[in-house]
Amino acid sequence: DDLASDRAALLAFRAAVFRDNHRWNTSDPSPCAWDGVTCSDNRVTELRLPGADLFGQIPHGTLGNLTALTAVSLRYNLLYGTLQQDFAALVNLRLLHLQNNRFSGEIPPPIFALRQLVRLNLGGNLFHGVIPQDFNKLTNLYALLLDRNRLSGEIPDLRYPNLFLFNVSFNHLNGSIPSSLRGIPASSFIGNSLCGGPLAACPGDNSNLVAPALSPLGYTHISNKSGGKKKLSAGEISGFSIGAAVGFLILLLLLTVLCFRARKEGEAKPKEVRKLQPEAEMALRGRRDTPDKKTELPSVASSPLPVSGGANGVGRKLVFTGKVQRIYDLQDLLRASAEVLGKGTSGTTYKAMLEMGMVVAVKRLRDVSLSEKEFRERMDAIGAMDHPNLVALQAYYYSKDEKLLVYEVVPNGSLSSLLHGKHSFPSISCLAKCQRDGTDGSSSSSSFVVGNKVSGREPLDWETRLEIALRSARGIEFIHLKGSGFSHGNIKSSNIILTKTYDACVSDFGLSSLGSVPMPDQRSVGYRAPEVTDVRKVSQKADVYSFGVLLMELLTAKSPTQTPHSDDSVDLPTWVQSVAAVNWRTEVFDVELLRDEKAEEAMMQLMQLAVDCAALVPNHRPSMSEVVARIEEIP
Ligand SMILES: Nc1ncnc2c1ncn2[C@@H]1O[C@H](COP(=O)(O)OP(=O)(O)OP(=O)(O)O)[C@@H](O)[C@H]1O
Repeated sequence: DDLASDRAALLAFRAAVFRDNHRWNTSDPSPCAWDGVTCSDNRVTELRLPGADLFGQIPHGTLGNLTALTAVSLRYNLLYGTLQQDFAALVNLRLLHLQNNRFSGEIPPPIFALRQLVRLNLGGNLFHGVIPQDFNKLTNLYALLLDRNRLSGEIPDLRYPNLFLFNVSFNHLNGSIPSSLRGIPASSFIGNSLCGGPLAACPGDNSNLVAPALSPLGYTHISNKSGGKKKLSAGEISGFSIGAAVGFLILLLLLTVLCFRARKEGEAKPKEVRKLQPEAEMALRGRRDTPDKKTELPSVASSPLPVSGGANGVGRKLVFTGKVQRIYDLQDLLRASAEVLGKGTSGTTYKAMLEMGMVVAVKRLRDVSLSEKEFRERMDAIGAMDHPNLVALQAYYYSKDEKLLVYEVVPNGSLSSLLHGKHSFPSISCLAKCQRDGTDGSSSSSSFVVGNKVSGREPLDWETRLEIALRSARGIEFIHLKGSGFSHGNIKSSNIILTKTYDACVSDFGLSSLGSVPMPDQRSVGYRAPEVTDVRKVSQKADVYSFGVLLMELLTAKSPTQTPHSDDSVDLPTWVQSVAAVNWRTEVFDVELLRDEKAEEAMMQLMQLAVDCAALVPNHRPSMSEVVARIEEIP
């Protein structure tokens, strides 16, 4: 299908570049001929080759006809020369990252034809000449980075409604910073002979604004939105610390009991492999023999899953969504053997092995209060969401008594099990104890810290974590860009599922508002934005908060899950900020990350973003597009 061929084409293109450590220099044949991916191939939508050891000039005709490209990232290579005129044909391009190469000459005019651009990074090259007024043609820009070049002259009056990242530091610029850019931090202008705005006043000018203060974590980022972030005072921070310490002591007791109980449960629960057939058959026949007990996991015995009575499902079919071909049908699902992957807020998920050899994930929904029409509309909309970082809904089944969703299976488990081990849901309330006795607070024995070693879980280095953060953010951004009414509603680490190569895919979007009553789920609480009182009323800003918590989880390897039945446990954002005030490095980050000293600054940048996302006031949180951009800027 189209999607498969699109991705195959892109992969082939990438494989061609990497094959035999292929070097892109001018004497090579044009990459257009490689592996059958032709110059005019309009299926490739993204070309991302950061640090791919490419050098030389980009030959004319190499990229210009790949007109479906929306993103080109060639950062950290050794490309030189300029961008050829054919670049102007990439009219769909939204992201262009060429930083840290050896491009030279004046800012290439073809760039100003790329009117869809939202992020442009030309930093760390050898561009010279003035910053052209033509930049004002790129009205959609919200990130413009020209730092570390040889640009000279004055900064023109640049007016962008959405700009939040701007940097011209370390060039040869002079003169006064235009009023339109005066809210931007001084660090974005240093290394020039500039004055005004956040820098020292120009001679005879008294109208300077005060430069923004450093954020609690020591980093700044640009926001032209009104209302700055609230900074914690020293008193507030020490208050947090004392509160956290008292909280820890109380929670320590609870945790010991919980850890003990959870370990016992973990030992007692056997793996379940069974046929899907009984319950699905019953759904088809409309049997009504057992009361609804769907909130319990099915037992290992071969008794059918209890299905509430109701309408007859005979004749109803699987409805395939999006671009997915009808390659199996309900009968195939009925014959499949299934294994329980887990039980969540909206239902139980099974991995179903079809007889034809295909494996799918089947989610059996409970408590759907939407009408059939509403349900179908919702599923059709979810099925139409087509992005490499979203778990694709392949098909759904609707009858009065049974609602099934069939997803592609993402094979490498969830981020939650990767960070915390399969059955462990450690509470941050365990942290005080854990850091003392050398465990990470996991309620299972699957993950623990001894000295500086983490054992019992997959190693997860900094690069992989950053990549997971970026790809998850892109998946969520895609949902948000569908419109202001679109949000995920349940972002947490068990809903980030990984492929064998650790590509992150976001699952379960759009399911939080299917039921008539909000589902209490302790595992979602730690991610929920403070303003959310009804989980069915989701918002994009609440998603951003949850994503901030997820980033903190990724960096600390602490679960945001609060201790059940405890009202005074400390949430992860509060803990991070309070402990950060005392000792950042050693107390906050996962010990596994601390081994990578080179990445420390980058880790701090990601943590700063996490803190910004978890701002208490929704309007102070960045948009997901800003989040993606800021992660992409992290070296
Ligand atoms: N398509 C899939 N491929 C592989 N694993 C999946 C897939 N969908 C879900 N899972 C895994 O199955 C388990 C149960 O998922 P499920 O969505 O039912 O619950 P949850 O994510 O824990 O909670 P919630 O329902 O609130 O999202 C989770 O560990 C999840 O990572």
